[in-house]
Amino acid sequence: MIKVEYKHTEIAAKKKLGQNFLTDRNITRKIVASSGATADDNILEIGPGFGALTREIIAICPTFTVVEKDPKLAAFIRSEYPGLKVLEADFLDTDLELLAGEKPLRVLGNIPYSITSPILFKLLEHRRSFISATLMMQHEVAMRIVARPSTKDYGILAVQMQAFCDVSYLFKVGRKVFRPQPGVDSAVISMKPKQESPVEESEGFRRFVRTAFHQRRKTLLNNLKESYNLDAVESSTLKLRAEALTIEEFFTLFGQLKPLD
Ligand SMILES: C[S@@+](CC[C@H](N)C(=O)[O-])C[C@H]1O[C@@H](n2cnc3c(N)ncnc32)[C@H](O)[C@@H]1O
Repeated sequence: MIKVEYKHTEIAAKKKLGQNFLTDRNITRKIVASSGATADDNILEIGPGFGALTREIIAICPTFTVVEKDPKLAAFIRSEYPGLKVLEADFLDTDLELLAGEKPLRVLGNIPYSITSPILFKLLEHRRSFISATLMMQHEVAMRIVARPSTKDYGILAVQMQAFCDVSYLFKVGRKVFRPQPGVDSAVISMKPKQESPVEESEGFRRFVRTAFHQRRKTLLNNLKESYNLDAVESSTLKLRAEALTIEEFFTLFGQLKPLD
């Protein structure tokens, strides 16, 4: 295990907590600047670690909330930045509605690789609780989030994210600026929940998208026929593969089919 020491604290970096710490201040500044954070925001930082992003956010907004699962790092942030509200907790268990209160959150984070998808799906589920999320993650996952139809990266993640949020790829961050150095590059993305979506029942939509992509090489007909009544769907649509459909076409199709009991 690689030991990482900063100021008065030393930890053995834990892979399962995605502990790769940013060491380049130009990058941390760039991430915070691209988040659009202001002094009036209700900010939540996921996984502050040794505070690489935290100290740049503080320069803009003196008080906000951080959620850190590692007790040693939560204690470090508490002692370094006494003005912050430090939750020693798992982000996946935090109550975003409660944290948002009257003011939707602005979320920032260099998030742990191992739980990127659960974090994204939690944010999607609670999309009324935040106005934007600026997140650094594995480059490959960022590419899958912003992928366009009929490309190899376009799949469940792209459709789910783009159905409910405006997403954009902001910039790439090479692996060399982390300690310990990960085996892959990273990228920063922005996600902003859409004000309105044609689908409010997001769990049903999620199930439908998963089913449509179940076997990528199969047609929509073959993937969907066991689970949905497809009588109202045009046969030309059913001959396509899920990867060919735009987000709007997914919405239309979802509106036409009915789940079988
Ligand atoms: C990639 S590091 C980023 C640290 C720091 N923000 C930086 O940029 O150097 C991820 C951080 O998230 C924390 N973490 C991991 N899993 C977490 C979880 N489920 N909830 C909250 N924090 C978590 C880790 O302990 C670590 O501090």
